[in-house]
Amino acid sequence: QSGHGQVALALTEGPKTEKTASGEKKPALPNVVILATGGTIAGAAATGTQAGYTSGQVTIDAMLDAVPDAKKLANIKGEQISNVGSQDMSFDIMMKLANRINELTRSGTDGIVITHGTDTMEETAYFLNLVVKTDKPVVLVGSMRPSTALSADGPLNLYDAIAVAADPNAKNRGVLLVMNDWIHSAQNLVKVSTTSVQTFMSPLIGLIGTSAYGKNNFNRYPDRKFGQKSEFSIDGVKTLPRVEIVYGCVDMDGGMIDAAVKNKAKGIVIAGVGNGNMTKAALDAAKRATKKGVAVVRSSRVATGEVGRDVEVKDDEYGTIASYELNPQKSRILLALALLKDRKPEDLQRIFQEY
Ligand SMILES: NC(=O)CC[C@H](N)C(=O)O
Repeated sequence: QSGHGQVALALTEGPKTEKTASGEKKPALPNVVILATGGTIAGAAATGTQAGYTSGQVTIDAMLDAVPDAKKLANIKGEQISNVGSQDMSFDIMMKLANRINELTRSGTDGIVITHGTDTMEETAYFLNLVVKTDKPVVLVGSMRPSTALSADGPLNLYDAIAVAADPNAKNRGVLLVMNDWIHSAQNLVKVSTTSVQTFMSPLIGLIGTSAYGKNNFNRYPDRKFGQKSEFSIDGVKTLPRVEIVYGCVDMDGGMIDAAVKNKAKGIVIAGVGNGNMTKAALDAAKRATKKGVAVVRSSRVATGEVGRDVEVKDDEYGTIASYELNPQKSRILLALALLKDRKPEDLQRIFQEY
């Protein structure tokens, strides 16, 4: 086969087809793999109306039994990666997920769905966005009500997530999260409610699109680097560098920052007040940290808006890095991946402007 022939094939590639028993052609269903990790979507309680429940009780097969129509959207296979509440999600499980997604998307899988608890979905979504090397759809989904609740939200969320993972229009949009009709980008999503089914928002830039009973509408592509354009990789990586988050507040001293350095943190993210601000005492502690080669990123405890370089804090003087769009928990993920290599503050600042 000449290279030219392959280009022509790529340009004329239409939907895949398969022959039915009577010999006519019909579009072949996409192959979607569901990687289950636990969370409320797999949670169970003794009754339909009680607030208390246990995450990660239900297997992927039982979850799929609740959405029989999903079989019309895709050929679906399930794999259980873990079964934890996402408060117990770990870098180990995240790396296992990423490696498995890279393997599956290199072969015949057209899309991936990950069932996951919502508490730390921001972190897993953003991590995968940076280290998964595919343009195929990778979609996280969860629920706020356990599978046994009245009006459980898991089944429809799962149905919509499968519809997005099976949709070629979802390609090249980075890692996505589908819940409550909305399609979010890993870059922008934040969890905003401890209990409401409308817990995910994309306040800074807006939604990637919507999905209503599996009918998808896409509005935009992410504007930052991800996936195949990302410089980060976990090939051969066993552990990530220690990065701590220190929460900013009134009359803060530098004790927690000093403690993080003493505890061998390679990086510290400050959830600063306002535009990544902090007390003079905390800034002095930040300077002590950067002088020792510990990377210090200024993020914000405020829900929306960017943290810019040199706004009130003179970053050059303190050796600090501005997080721009990233909240503290996503900044920690980016910083941990960036610190897999030795980097100067200038390079880290570039990274926080590009990702
Ligand atoms: N709604 C949820 O998924 C949150 C519950 C649970 N703590 C989890 O993150 O797995």
